[in-house]
Amino acid sequence: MMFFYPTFTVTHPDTAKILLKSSEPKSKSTAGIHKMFLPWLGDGLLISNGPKWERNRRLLTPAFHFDILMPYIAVYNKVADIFLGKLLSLSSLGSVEICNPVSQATLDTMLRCALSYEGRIQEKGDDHPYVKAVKELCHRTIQRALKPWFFVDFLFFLSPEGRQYKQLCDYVHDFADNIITTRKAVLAKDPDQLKKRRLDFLDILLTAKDEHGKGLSELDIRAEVDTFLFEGHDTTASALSWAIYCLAKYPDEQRKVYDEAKSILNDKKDEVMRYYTTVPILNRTLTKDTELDGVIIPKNSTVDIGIHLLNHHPDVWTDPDNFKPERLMYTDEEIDPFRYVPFSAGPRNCIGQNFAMNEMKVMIAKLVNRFSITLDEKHQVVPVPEVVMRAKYGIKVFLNPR
Ligand code: HEM
Repeated sequence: MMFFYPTFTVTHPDTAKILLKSSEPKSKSTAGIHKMFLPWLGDGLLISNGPKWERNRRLLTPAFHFDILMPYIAVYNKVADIFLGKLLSLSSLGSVEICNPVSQATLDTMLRCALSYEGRIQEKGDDHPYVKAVKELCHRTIQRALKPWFFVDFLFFLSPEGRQYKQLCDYVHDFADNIITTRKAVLAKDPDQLKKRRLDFLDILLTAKDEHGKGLSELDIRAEVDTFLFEGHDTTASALSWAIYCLAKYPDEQRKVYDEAKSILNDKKDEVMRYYTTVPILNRTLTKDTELDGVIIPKNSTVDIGIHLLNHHPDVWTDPDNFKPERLMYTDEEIDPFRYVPFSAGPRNCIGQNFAMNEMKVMIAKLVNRFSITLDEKHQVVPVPEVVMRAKYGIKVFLNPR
């Protein structure tokens, strides 16, 4: 029981598959976690359901077409060069906390690629207020979900916690509005920028029209920008930070990555995202009584899909609690897409999967090429499964220029 609200959790991939393949909606009931994200992310692609989600998923899928993603490689490289330059100056001072600089780099990439916006986040000091606000908003959303008296919006927004939450939302919304206004002004001056074969993310949103010639509302556009700004940088930052941690912790694996980066990057799956599942838990609301594992779960129940647990399930993985990249890297066996699910699976899977994988490959390849990474044994690394997998006290490593 989640207080008065029954919630079920599934952890076996065969059971999770029933939900992931279905079009059961994201839960927006009183205790539903998605409802608590609404004041921040709005009804964007991550949270919306039904015809609105279908329309926007159809609209935005072309923004992740191969032709759009390829030129982004140049951006990933530029961002990675600035990132490495920063790490080089920090590395001379001792071990380096990497979660923060990684988040700044992935936000820079997201802004430049999808939003045609030069945020220069990495150049603007160490603690960018947007990165900080996103971390706070994630943490506060989870805290709210643990306090049933705050499920009601009215009571939550009267409390000091609710008021601070609102201030953070106002800040991130202003940040998004500023990006949208800047792009609109550029397009008004130079409409030829829209004469491309394929439009990217923000330009699709700004120019989309329905069958009656009506564009998306300002609020709908902002909800998508807020959603992609968050989903598009915080997730990748978590995955990359844990990848750097694992490189430092498992030097033999680092050597293999280094050798591979020196030759050619391949397209195999990533053990880090199984071991430290980036988005540890998803959920759905049942619109009908549904049989899961021989148990009838009643309609309107919330079912959590524990993808971190699923990625560690002993029915699927031998020795699941050991870090063994070879299980994914050096096998030609097809892995059932519902058994290895860091990007989820089924109709609501991650739209930015290829974007994120390309970005991470460039960052990791450049990083291991420039530095050998070792663990700061004195620093305690504690995984915390929040909205994304975080490290409670950050992650610290020594970066030794090669
Ligand atoms: C390592 C990086 C990433 C991971 C592990 C990840 C993981 C996921 C997962 C598990 C979901 C399913 C959420 C659910 O069912 O509630 C999801 C959805 C989504 N992701 Fe990602 N993601 C990553 C990067 C990105 C990037 C770079 C973008 C954008 C450029 C993005 C945009 C989205 C959006 C918009 C959705 C909602 C899709 C829908 O419901 O139609 N993600 N992601």
